Amino acid sequence: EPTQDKQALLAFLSQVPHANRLWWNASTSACSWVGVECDPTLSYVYSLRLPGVGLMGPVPAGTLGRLTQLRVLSLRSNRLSGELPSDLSNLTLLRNVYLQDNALSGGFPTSLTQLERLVRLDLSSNNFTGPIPFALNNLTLLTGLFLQDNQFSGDIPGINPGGGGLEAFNVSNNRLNGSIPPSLSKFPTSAFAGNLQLCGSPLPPCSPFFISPAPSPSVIPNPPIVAQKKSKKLKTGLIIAIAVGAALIGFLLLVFLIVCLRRRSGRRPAKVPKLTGSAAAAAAGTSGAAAAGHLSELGTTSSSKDDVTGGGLMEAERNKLVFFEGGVYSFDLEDLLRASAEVLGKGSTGTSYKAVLEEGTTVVVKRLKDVAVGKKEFETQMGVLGKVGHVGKKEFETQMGVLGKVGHDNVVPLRAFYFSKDEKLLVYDYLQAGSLCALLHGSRGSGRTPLDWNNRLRIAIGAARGLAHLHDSCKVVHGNIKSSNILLGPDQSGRVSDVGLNPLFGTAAMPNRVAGYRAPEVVETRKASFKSDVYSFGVLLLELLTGKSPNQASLGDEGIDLPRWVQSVVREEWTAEVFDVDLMRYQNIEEEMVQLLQIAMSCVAIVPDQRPNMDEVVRKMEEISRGETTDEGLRQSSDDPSKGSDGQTPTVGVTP
Ligand SMILES: Nc1ncnc2c1ncn2[C@@H]1O[C@H](COP(=O)(O)OP(=O)(O)OP(=O)(O)O)[C@@H](O)[C@H]1O
Repeated sequence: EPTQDKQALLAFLSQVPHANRLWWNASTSACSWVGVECDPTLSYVYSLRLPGVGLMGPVPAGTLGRLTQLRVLSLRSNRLSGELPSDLSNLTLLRNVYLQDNALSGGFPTSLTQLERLVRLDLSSNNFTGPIPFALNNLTLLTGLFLQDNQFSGDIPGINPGGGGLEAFNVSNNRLNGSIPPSLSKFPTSAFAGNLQLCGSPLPPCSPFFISPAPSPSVIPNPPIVAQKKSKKLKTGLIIAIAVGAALIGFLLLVFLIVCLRRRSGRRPAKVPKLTGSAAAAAAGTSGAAAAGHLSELGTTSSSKDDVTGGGLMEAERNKLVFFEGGVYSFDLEDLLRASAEVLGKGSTGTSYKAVLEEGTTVVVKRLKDVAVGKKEFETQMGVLGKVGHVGKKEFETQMGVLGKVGHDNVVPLRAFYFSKDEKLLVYDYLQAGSLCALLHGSRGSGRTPLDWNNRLRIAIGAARGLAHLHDSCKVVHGNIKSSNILLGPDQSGRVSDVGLNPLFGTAAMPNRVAGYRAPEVVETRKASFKSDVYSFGVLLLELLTGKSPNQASLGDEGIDLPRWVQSVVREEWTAEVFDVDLMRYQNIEEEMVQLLQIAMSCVAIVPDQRPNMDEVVRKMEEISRGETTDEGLRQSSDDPSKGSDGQTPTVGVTP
C-alpha cells in the first residue's frame, strides 16, 4: 500500500471540486481506486488517469507533485483552470502527460520542460499564453508534442525536441508568427494552420517584405535569422530596382483592372459566369486574407480558361451554376464569387465557406478537393449515386441530381453545384446553429452550457431519420457520418449534411476520412455501405452519451476507440462511468441513457449483418423519446440540473 502517495491523492481530491464519480475510499488501498494504477509490488502509484471526471479549478501545489514515481498523468477533458503548480517538476519519471481539453492558463509550464523522460506531452485545447520555450529542447525523448488550440504567441524557437525523433507535432490555432524552424518542417501544414503569420516550409516561404515590416516588436520579437541576414545584404541598387519593378507591376495591374471593370459593366445583363472576381475585389481594395475575404479570393477559382471572354457562349453554358428545382435562391456564379466569405472549416472532402451575397443571402459553399471524376461523371453521380467509382462530369452531375432531390427535413439540402475542370463547388443552406460537434466539444471551460439530454436525444433522432430516409427512399450511402456533419436546424433538430460525396472521391480518399467513426470492414474493403453508415451512427450515439470525441488521430497512447472503450467499461459493470459527466446532473434519465447505449452498441457490432437497419434504429429511438414526455409533452427533470443526481446508474445488461 503506497501510504504517502495515497495521502497525496486524497489531498488532491479534497482540494479539487469534482463530479462525484470517483468514490475513492480512504479505507481501501489506493491501488484499487478508479483511475489509479500501482507498480506490481504495490509500493507506489505508477499512473493516474482521471479523464473526464469533472475536475474543476486549479491543480493545488503539494498534491500531485508528491507522486514522485508517477509515469503517466492524464487529467484531460476536465475543467481544470489556472496555472500548473511548479512542483510538478518533481515528477522526473513522468513519460506521458495528457492535460488537453481543460481551461489551464498562464505561460508554458516551465516545470514540464524539466521532465527529461517525457515521451508524450499534450497541452492542447487550453488557454495557455506566451512564448513556446526554447527549453523544450531538454526533452530529448519526446515523440509527441501537442500545443494546438491555445494562445501561444511569438515565433517558434529553434526547437528540436526528441533529438529529431519527434513523430507528432501540432501548434495549430495559436497566435504564432515568424518562420518555422527547419527541424519542424517535416510536419504537415495542418500542424501549423490557424496562426497569425507563420511562414516557411511546409507553409509558403518567408519573404523579406513580409517579415521586415513587423506589425509591432512585441508580435515578432525575433525575426528569423535567415531573413535578417538576407535583408542586410540587400544593396541600395537592388532596393531601387525592386521599387521600380513593383511600381511597374502596380501600374499594369491598374490598367488590367480598368479593362476588366469596363468589360463587366458592358456584359452584366447576360448573366454569364466570369471568374475574375478577385480582380474586382482587388479594385475595391479588399484584402485576400486566408480566413475571410471574397470567395473568389479564397482560392475558389481563378482559371482564365473559364472566363467567358475567351470561350464564347458554349463555354459559359458549361460553366454555369446549376440550381435544383424548388430552390429558393436566384443568384449566379458571378454574384457568388463577389460574396464575402469566411472559412468555416477544412474537412476531408474540401473546404467550406460561409458566403454572404451582396443582397444579404447567406449560403455555405463547399469547394471540393481532388475530385476523381470529370464533369460528365460528376453530373451522373448526382443521379446514380453509389453506382459509379471514379466519375467524370456526367457522373458528377447525375450524382448532384440525386442529392438535389433528397428533400427531407432532416437532411441539409444541396441547392446548387458548379463544375469546371479546376473547380467543383457545392452550395448548401447555411445553418447558423452550427454542428453537433461544436455543441458537444466546443468552447470548453468557463461559460459553456452543456447540451442537455432532451436536446441530445432530439438531435440524434433527427439525424437518424435523415439517414434512414437516405438509405430507404434514396438508396444513398452517406459515407461520412460524424458529429461535424450533423447540423442543427432552426428548430434545433438534427440534420445530416455532406451527403453522398463518397463516390466522387474514389477509394483513395477513404482511409483517413471518417477516422474514429469508420466501420472495421471499411478498412479493408475501402467501401462505405448502408451498414458502415449504421456503425458510424452508433459511434455518434456513443459520442453523445459519453461526451468523448472518437478521435482516431490521437489513438496511440490515449486516444479513444469509443466502441472498445465503452465495451471495456460496461464489461466491468461500470455502466455509470460511461456517461458524460455533464449528463450526471440531470435526474431520471439513467434508464433512457442505458436504452440509447444499447441501441448504440448494437449499431457498432463488428459483423455488419448483426447491425440493425436505420429504420429499426429510428423506431427504437422513438420509443425512448415517447417514454420521455410527460403530460405537458415535456420532460421536466432533464432540463433542471438543480435537482441533481446521485450518479448511480443501473447496470442494465448492455451486450457489447
Ligand atoms: N451548411 C452548413 N451550415 C453551417 N455550418 C456548416 C455547414 N456545412 C458545414 N458546416 C461546418 O463547417 C465546418 C467544415 O465543414 P466540412 O464539411 O467542410 O468539414 P468536416 O465536416 O469537418 O469534414 P468532412 O469534409 O469530412 O465532412 C464544420 O464545422 C461544419 O460543421
